[in-house]
Amino acid sequence: MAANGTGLPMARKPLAKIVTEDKQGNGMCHDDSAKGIKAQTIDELHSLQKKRSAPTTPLEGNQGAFASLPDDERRRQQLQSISASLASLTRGAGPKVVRGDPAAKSSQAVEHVAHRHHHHVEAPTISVSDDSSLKFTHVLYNLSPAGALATLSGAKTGRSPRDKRVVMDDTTQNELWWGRGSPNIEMDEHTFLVNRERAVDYLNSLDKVFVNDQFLNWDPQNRIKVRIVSARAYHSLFMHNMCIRPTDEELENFGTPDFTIYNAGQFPCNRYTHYMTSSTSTDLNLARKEMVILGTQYAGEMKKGLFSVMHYLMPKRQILSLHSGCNMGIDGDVALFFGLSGTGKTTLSTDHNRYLIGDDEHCWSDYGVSNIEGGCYAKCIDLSREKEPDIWNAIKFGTVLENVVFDEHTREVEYGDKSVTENTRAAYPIEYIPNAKLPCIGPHPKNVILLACDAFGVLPPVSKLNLAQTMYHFISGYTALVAGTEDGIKEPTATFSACFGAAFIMLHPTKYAAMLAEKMQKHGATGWLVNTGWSGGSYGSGNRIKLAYTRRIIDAIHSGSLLNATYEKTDVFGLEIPTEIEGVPSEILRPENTWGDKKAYKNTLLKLGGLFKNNFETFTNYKIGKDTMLTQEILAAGPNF
Ligand SMILES: Nc1ncnc2c1ncn2[C@@H]1O[C@H](COP(=O)(O)OP(=O)(O)OP(=O)(O)O)[C@@H](O)[C@H]1O
Ligand SMILES: O=C([O-])CC(=O)C(=O)O
Ligand SMILES: [Ca+2]
Ligand SMILES: [Mn+2]
Repeated sequence: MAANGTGLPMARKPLAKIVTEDKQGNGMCHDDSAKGIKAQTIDELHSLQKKRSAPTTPLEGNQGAFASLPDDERRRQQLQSISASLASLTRGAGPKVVRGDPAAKSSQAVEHVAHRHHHHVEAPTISVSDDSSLKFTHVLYNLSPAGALATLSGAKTGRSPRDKRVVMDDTTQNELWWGRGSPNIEMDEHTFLVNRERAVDYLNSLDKVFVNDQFLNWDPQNRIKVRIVSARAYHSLFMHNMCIRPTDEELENFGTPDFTIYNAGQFPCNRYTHYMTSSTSTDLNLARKEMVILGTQYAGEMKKGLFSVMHYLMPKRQILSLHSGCNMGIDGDVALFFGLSGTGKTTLSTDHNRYLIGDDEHCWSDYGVSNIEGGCYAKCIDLSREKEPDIWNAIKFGTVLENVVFDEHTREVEYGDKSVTENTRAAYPIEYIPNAKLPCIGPHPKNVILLACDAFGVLPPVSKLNLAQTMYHFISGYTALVAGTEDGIKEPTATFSACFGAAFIMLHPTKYAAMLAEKMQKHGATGWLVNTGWSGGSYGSGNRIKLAYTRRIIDAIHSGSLLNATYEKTDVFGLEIPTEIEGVPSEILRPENTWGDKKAYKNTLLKLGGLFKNNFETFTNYKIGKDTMLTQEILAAGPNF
């Protein structure tokens, strides 16, 4: 393998050159779940997903056999560990767990284990005091995929940030960001245990549960072991794809997980429980290293729950956690893509001419960047083979398709169909992208690209930022999408989400911003602001900037050619915009040129500038890093009028 000057092995597959051509939150957190689904019953929901047609191919069962697992003492210990995870905290004994599917009689064999707290159990000789200890819980452990799966997440088709709770204890009270604007809504330890017990009891009442033991973070020194206990094959396959998959040897030596998720998604929380404001609750307990999910089956909760945990653990080790995509050129130049949901992290980091390090969650340490995940989670509304060939081709055996509509006989997916939700998704292992960089690590970033989907249509398609501007826009975390496009034209609404991921950060935004500033400065990275949203007018009169043009802009950033372009400064935001980019019509580079109504342009620009100013007011009293100068510069780097 070539060393290519990065000290890292190159991706295994050569790069083939090709010609390429809402959700709206309130306040700081974006909420994909705000809109309800259009079904009253589960059957109705299923009928939404399947388009009726005449059968052209015979229906075949796609329930492939589960991989059979090897036998021995290690497995007994694994079962014991799983029983320990599933143990009720009030009954002292864990459930009797047995490996395999209860439906497959042969696997019902004798291998079962019960767990008692702090004791080694030789045989299940617990005195029976309740009915739950009379039954076995069948465990389906680290199964391999049995096919492509198109599934429904039920009533929730996005995350539920208002139902997120974090245990406040003596430690987290001081360490975490609480209060206005923060995504961390408090709960106490006792209430957490009430919800944990509810989830564990539910899971133990089932015939079978799925257990995934996997890793987070490709940086071997900072790898985290996670266990996910879930009730649906969908959730297990999703996490199989999204977390890093252990090798057989790694699984043998897995031991105790560093963090455990209890996903009892189909079972609601109890609204009479303190702190509960709906039937959905996602609860983080950093001291116990556990997360509980009740009342939502949206799989993104698991992914983003673990991301929150990384946003707590990594900064403690001076490692910056990032809601960003990341890719690397053949010369080892790394780019980060920050942006809120739907702004293009996955689309633009998945680039046929570059190596994909990851599409959504990364760490930046003293040694470079590493992906946290082992898979990608792409939006697939209106997905097309021409515009996004790599994502299109990644949807195959093993991929989970969430909430898409398909033809019930041909099983062809209709990517344009929004019947279930606009937030349709595909989750696939990263190696399904031909140019995935394995292992998913790279050197220090050269370019930091901030993506905004500006539905007001006033931000330039690209601007070069100085460090203070980069920090200003990183802390602002702006995007504007248009929710509910069906019932006619709607006003765009601005969303500001600090660090382009306020829903997942655990510490105050300025902590992450200071780390980013320090790293960018130290490693000489250049910041860019790229508008992947509207041009020629706001949503309703203008159009979304063509993906092909955005790709040319990104190409010019990667190649370094944009660094040497001629620039002019814009009014209000004071952004440096290039006058020319190869492959992009020059007139679109200055938004003002593209608007027919110049007065409307100016008014809209001032309106957006005002929204930025208002949003930033909460940060004006904070110092960013040790450098008082930088704080002053950041405050001055916003819109000026
Ligand atoms: N000019 C453009 N640039 C980028 N994406 C565009 C553009 N025009 C349309 N799109 C579409 O916008 C969507 C961008 O979604 P993408 O999956 O990349 O979001 P994301 O930033 O990864 O969000 P999330 O964090 O929710 O995964 C895609 O469906 C893409 O096809
Ligand atoms: O987490 C999700 O549901 C999807 C996602 O990547 C985001 O919103 O940033
Ligand atoms: Ca994404
Ligand atoms: Mn994301």
